[in-house]
Formats: sequence, structure tokens, C-alpha cells
Amino acid sequence: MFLGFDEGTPHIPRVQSWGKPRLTPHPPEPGWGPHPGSPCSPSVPAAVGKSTFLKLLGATFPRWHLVTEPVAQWRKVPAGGTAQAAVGSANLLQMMYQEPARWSYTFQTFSCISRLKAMLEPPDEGPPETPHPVRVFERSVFSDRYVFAKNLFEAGHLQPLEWAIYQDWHDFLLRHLGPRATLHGFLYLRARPQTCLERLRRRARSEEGGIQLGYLQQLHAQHEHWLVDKTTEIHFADARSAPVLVLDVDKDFEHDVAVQGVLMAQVEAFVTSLSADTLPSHPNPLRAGEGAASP
Ligand SMILES: Nc1ncnc2c1ncn2[C@@H]1O[C@H](COP(=O)(O)OP(=O)(O)O)[C@@H](O)[C@H]1O
Ligand SMILES: Nc1nc2c(ncn2[C@H]2C[C@H](O)[C@@H](COP(=O)(O)O)O2)c(=O)[nH]1
Repeated sequence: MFLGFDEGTPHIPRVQSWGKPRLTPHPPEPGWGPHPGSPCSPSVPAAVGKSTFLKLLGATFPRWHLVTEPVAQWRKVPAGGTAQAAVGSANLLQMMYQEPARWSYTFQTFSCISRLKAMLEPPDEGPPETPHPVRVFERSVFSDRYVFAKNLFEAGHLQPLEWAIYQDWHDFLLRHLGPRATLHGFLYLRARPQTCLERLRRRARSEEGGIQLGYLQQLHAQHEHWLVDKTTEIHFADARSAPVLVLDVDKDFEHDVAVQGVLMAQVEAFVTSLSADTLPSHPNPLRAGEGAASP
């Protein structure tokens, strides 16, 4: 997940999501993803519990703007020149899992662009007295590149030429978007690959029936290299230096109010520290009545 503060909206931080979620704040700088007032995003392997976690964030911090992953778009891409998704649509997620060597590059272009669109979309206008103080993205353009695309390349599903082209346009777009594509912090929802596999089986999404533990282990390792060991080469200074909050979600937080309280308090403290570090003149984005549930 990525966290950020909303760009252009004073007093709004942003965050990104994980493996799949992220956070960012948006004022002079963009991104919860990468910057204060820009977004943040959670980063997580598949089926770690991002969506469940985002719902909890939404219930605890109702004024935060949460941006979910556009997985529905990937399952129904308008195809054959028709704009009617119901007639003539392609399930790109399924195609990528069934024939990764053929469809991985196409998938990564579509997923990355759909993530960028979500990031650049201004948050819904609320009443002026209740601006969104924080934006959280379920996953980001950084997970797209430094987890999924990198992993597909290393697994041999992206050809060296495809990987080079992907990185070229990814660099170009992010450099030109500058602060608009920045995230202020990352939430890393960490669980054992075996736990993710159990949750993935429980979710039972038809396209994911063939996913094996080995694939989730690869995604887990990519997250660890990027966010914990810091051995992945990150080509953007803001993303490289953005703070990371590692949250242990291996335990069942879905049905445990005490664990939920602890997690929400950790996120609240992290976002507060982001605002202080990255937005010196930025008022505390967490206002009365918006605190996390007590542990
Ligand atoms: N902490 C948790 N403990 C137990 N089950 C969970 C937890 N988080 C999610 N789940 C369950 O695991 C499945 C996948 O969760 P979901 O939030 O959809 O994952 P993601 O969005 O990361 O793919 C769902 O059935 C959900 O109810
Ligand atoms: N090859 C890629 N697959 C991706 C990417 N982002 C997400 N995904 C897959 C993983 C899941 O099967 C599904 C939705 O994710 P959940 O987080 O809900 O488990 O999409 C990507 O960039 N590349």
C-alpha cells in the first residue's frame, strides 16, 4: 500500500498499497505514494488481505481517500474495438496467468497505466470543510515495476527487450510526472507466503486457481528485497527514501478487534510522522474524531 498527501489540496497526505496497497499527501508535493500531501500505498503479495485492510482503514479513518486496485478492469478489458465491455471484452488477468510468456508485457502496460490513472485522478470533491487528509493506494506503479514486472522478467516471462522497453517508458513517465507520481510512504503488509496461499484459496478467484506457493514465495522475496533489505535498485530518489511501515498481518486481524486496534494505531503514528517529516508547515492531518480505535 502507498500513502500520500493529495497534491494541490493543502493539508492532505497520501499513502500507497501492496504487494498490493499505498499512501501519499498532496500539497506542494504530491503523493501518498510518495510525498506529503501525496499518497501512500500498501505493498503486499497477492491475497495477503489488502482489501480487508483497506476496509478497516476506511472504517477507522472515514475522511481518508482510499484508492482500490483496478482488478475489475483487468478482468474485463474492452476488446475488438468496442467500448461495450460486456460484449467483446478480454480477461487479461486470466490470459496473463494462462500464457505468461505471451501476455505478461501487455498485462504490465495495462496495469501500470491503470495505476497511474488512479493516482492522477483528483479525489472526489467533498465539502470544503472536510478535505481528504490522506490518500492510500492499494498498490502503486512501484509495485508494478519492482515486484511484478521484475519478477516476470526474472522468471523468463518478460523478454529482455520487453523489460528494457517497460523500464524505459516507466522512467520517462515518472520523471515527467515528477511530484504528481510521488508517494510519501509505503505500508508493507507482511505475511508468510503460506498464509497468502490459504487466503487466496479462500477467496477462490477463478483466474488464480493455478497459482502455487512458489509464485507467492517469489512475490514475497521481491517485497523483502525492495522494502526491507533494500537490495532492489530503485531509480527514483523519492521512492527510494520514502519511509516504510512493516505491518505483521499474518495473524487474523479480520475477526480480532484488539489486533485491528494495534494495526490502526501503528498506521496513525506512521502517517503523523510522515506529515511531520515531509511537510514541516503542514498541519497534523489527523484531526479530532479521526484517531485509530484503541488497541
Ligand atoms: N488477517 C486476516 N485473517 C484471516 N483472513 C483474512 C485476513 N485478511 C484477509 N482475509 C481473508 O483472506 C481472503 C483474501 O483477502 P483480501 O483482503 O481479498 O486479499 P487481497 O486484497 O490482498 O488480495 C478473504 O477471504 C479474506 O476474508
Ligand atoms: N502480473 C501481475 N499480476 C498482478 C499485478 N498486480 C496484481 N496482480 C495480480 C495478483 C492477483 O492475482 C490479482 C489481484 O491482486 P490481489 O492483491 O487482490 O491479490 O492481480 C501486476 O502488476 N502484475
